[in-house]
Amino acid sequence: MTTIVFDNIWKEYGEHVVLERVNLALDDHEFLVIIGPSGVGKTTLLRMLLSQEIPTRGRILIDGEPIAAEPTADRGVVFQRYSVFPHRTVLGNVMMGPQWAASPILGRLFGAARRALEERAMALLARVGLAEHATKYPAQLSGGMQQRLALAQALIMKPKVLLLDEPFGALDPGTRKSMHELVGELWEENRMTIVMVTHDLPEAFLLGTRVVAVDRRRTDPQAPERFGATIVSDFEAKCRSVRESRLFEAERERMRLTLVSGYSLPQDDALVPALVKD
Ligand SMILES: Nc1ncnc2c1ncn2[C@@H]1O[C@H](COP(=O)(O)OP(=O)(O)OP(=O)(O)O)[C@@H](O)[C@H]1O
Repeated sequence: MTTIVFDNIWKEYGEHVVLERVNLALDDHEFLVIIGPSGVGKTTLLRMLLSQEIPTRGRILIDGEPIAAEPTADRGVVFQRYSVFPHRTVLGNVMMGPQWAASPILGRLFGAARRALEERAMALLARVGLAEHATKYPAQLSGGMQQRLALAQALIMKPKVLLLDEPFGALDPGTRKSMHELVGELWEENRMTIVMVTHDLPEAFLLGTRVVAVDRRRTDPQAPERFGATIVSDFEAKCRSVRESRLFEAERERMRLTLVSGYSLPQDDALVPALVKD
């Protein structure tokens, strides 16, 4: 279970008010998407959720408790620019986080512990479609494959909250579509909460269970840095209707396949998320 609360959050850098009065309560297993103009403070919101920035005012609560002061393994992140380590193999990249967590001085595990971790990392690489590239180095991978690796790297730490900062921004449309499917499926399978920043509106409504727009409500032409941005629209109901219509489409497809194949397909269970993504 993971709930997140932004309770009257402000973020200022000196005289520059970036965010003001941000209030938001997220339910467990939400997929929140943050949209808004460039420079408005979207990444700053993510960085506060990672404890890389501290709010100037207000509180962030995770599961009712004040957020940890330092970044912790239960909050993973994937950035637009690949955050993988170039001098490590694909498998080495995925194993690195758990190795440092278990062995902070050497950053290495040995024997059975290492084999168990390797098995888990290989299973995850298979899940993101990179098993046969395990011994390659990141430079030998395409952009989409590097983002799959970055996802595996984050997921091996079993985060309760996964933060995605424009993770598909640098990908071509075909690769982006397959990443949407993968992220949607991983979100369902891992029951985590995802908070994603994007500039792509269709992507926001395709993936989000909730989409919030961040912008300035007021501006002072004489002092543009005087007022900060806040949540100006919350499209929770719209997301629900989009998802419900996709579920309706999935159900219609299920009926069609049943008629065509002559077999009865399972009801609204594991099959539906796969169909919903189409
Ligand atoms: N460490 C910092 N010191 C001073 N100002 C900062 C710092 N970090 C961010 N800012 C300012 O905060 C504002 C919001 O930046 P942020 O990166 O959160 O915007 P964004 O909405 O994510 O932008 P984009 O969509 O272009 O990525 C910007 O004006 C930026 O210059």
